[in-house]
Amino acid sequence: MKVLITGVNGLIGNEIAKEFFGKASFTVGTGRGAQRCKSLDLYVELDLEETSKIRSVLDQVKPDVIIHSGAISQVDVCEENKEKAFRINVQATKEIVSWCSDRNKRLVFFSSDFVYAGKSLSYDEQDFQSPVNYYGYTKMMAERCIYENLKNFSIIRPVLVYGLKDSAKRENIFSWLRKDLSDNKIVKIVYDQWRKPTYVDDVALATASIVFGKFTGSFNICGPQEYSVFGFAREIATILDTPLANILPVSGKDLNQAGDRPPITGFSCKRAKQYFNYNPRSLRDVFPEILDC
Ligand SMILES: NC(=O)C1=CN([C@@H]2O[C@H](COP(=O)(O)OP(=O)(O)OC[C@H]3O[C@@H](n4cnc5c(N)ncnc54)[C@H](OP(=O)(O)O)[C@@H]3O)[C@@H](O)[C@H]2O)C=CC1
Ligand SMILES: Cc1cn([C@H]2C[C@H](O)[C@@H](COP(=O)(O)OP(=O)(O)O[C@H]3O[C@@H](C)C(=O)[C@@H](O)[C@H]3O)O2)c(=O)[nH]c1=O
Repeated sequence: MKVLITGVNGLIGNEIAKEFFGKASFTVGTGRGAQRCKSLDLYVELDLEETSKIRSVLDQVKPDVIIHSGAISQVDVCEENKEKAFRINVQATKEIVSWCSDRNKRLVFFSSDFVYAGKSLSYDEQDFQSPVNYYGYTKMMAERCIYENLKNFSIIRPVLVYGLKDSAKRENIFSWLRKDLSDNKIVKIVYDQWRKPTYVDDVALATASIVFGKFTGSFNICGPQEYSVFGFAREIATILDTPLANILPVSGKDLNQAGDRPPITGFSCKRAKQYFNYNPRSLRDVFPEILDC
């Protein structure tokens, strides 16, 4: 099976490449600019904003499965650059969907918990979508295009993914907190947003189970433990043995972020557990391996 992973230099894409490299018969990654992910048989530069080039790259590579992780994942960037965000997060996905539909190829798409309004820690896959920011809207629009045009697809919605910043440019809550707390800096962390943070390796493992198991439809996946983000930061500080006093509680409004955040998001992961025995690890379970690197 030839797998093509878009956004392969990013946090999730890079981890997925590590999972597939050597297991798939051929693992291809695409990204913007130079290759940073090392676990690939082939890297092809592909700027998703140049939507007219997408089909020719896919015709050249001829993948059996496309794992579409590439997107503007910064919520505030999407809020402040709506046209660019639509082009990359929706229009590019439409091009990929059309290519998959013409050739009956399989698509695995990364959506987000941010398609939901943010009132529950146990959203299931059929729950009503009502995004509170433009990033979430682009994910909902991309999902709609997939549902309307494909049968052979899987949609994966993770929550607040964290892990070591291997090749990713974008920080994640663990990477920047570990750095700032270890540098004894004061950080302001929201006490009014609740999440079930997801370890990036568990996202990669779930993706492999879905692809190799040929499971279709949507899968809400997240970590096993619910936290206020403030509580999650305090757990990281406790394990790092850095001063808890360096973490100041603030409200989401105090962060003055361009995009609203859904207050409470999380999943029961019932479908993922049923289909491929999804068994995510907690922060404490994974800390030794994260710290080791
Ligand atoms: N992280 C999280 O908490 C969650 C992420 N997701 C989704 O999962 C996917 C992966 O997220 P994550 O790995 O965390 O995010 P990253 O930002 O780390 O990775 C996204 C990748 O997409 C690439 N990209 C952005 N714009 C373009 C473009 N125009 N052309 C080509 N590539 C582009 C980025 O390139 P570059 O490396 O050059 O910046 C980056 O490598 C995204 O679709 C995101 O929306 C869903 C839920 C939670
Ligand atoms: C930068 C910052 C963030 N936070 C909180 C806000 C939020 O709850 C959490 C993460 O903030 P960020 O702005 O990094 O990420 P945010 O955009 O909130 O996270 C989202 O990313 C996209 C890709 C998704 O799809 C979502 O699932 C989710 O993970 O940390 C603070 O409390 N203090 C800070 O200084």
